[in-house]
Amino acid sequence: MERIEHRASSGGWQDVYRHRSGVLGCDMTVGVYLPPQAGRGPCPVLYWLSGLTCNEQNFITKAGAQRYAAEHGIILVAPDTSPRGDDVADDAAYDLGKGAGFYVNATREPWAKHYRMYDYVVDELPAWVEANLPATDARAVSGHSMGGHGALVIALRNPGRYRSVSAFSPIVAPSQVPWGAKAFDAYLGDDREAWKQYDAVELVKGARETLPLLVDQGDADEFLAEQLRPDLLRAACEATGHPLQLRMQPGYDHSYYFIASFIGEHVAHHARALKQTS
Ligand SMILES: N[C@@H](CCC(=O)N[C@@H](CS)C(=O)NCC(=O)O)C(=O)O
Repeated sequence: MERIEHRASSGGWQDVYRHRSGVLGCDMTVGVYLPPQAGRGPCPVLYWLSGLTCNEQNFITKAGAQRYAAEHGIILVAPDTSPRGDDVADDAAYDLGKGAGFYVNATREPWAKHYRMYDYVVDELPAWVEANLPATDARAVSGHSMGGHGALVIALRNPGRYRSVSAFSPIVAPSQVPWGAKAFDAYLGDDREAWKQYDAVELVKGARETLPLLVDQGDADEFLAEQLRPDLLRAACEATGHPLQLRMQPGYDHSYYFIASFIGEHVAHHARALKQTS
């Protein structure tokens, strides 16, 4: 592994690492914010999963989360959103291939060789973090849009692995919307049963994990009605009794201006869970 960026931020350090991913078969870049408390001992970790077109830079440069992580003593880990490299399959469209890994393990060619973001985020990345950073194994997960989908799916499928979960503008039902259907058809094939394991609305219906879901959604989001559909998550949670706090935020769009406006409340939400002694 190699530290490729190192900048003082809110009393701690905003770093970027490059490390080899055996799961993805490529080098990956990861944003790591170390709060000042990490200089004195291990800290819990909030994983952030970004959306379409993003790499590790979007969250660390636009969300302004560092000051809240410093306040609460939480490490922020923000990986790239897909495998990268000249030998990695890609598509000309922004919503497939590089920058659009959708946090699934692809089973169809040409994607299956490298596109295994589910395993990378659930297993390999935390193992790397906990072996190489001053981190405890207390984990929380959040994300935006495609990454909000990833956060919800990963928490719902892995009971006990995360203390808390939240999402901004998540794609809650990828099987039912154009972004998700396009990606799942390419990565997983046309067997819609296989899509359900990566669909938060489907997973809520059979969830063993009862972690409360915190979701913020701007009501002026340009992707709200066609791609995000928080109404489907609300209906599924109401039908099954799954705890959901869905906050429709008036006037906010899909951008990082929205995330920056509420990230402090999300970090505080995760800090409460991460600091509980288990
Ligand atoms: N119209 C956008 C669609 C992609 C988009 O809105 N991406 C969101 C996540 S779904 C994002 O975070 N973009 C990067 C940024 O705002 O920094 C584009 O083509 O870039």
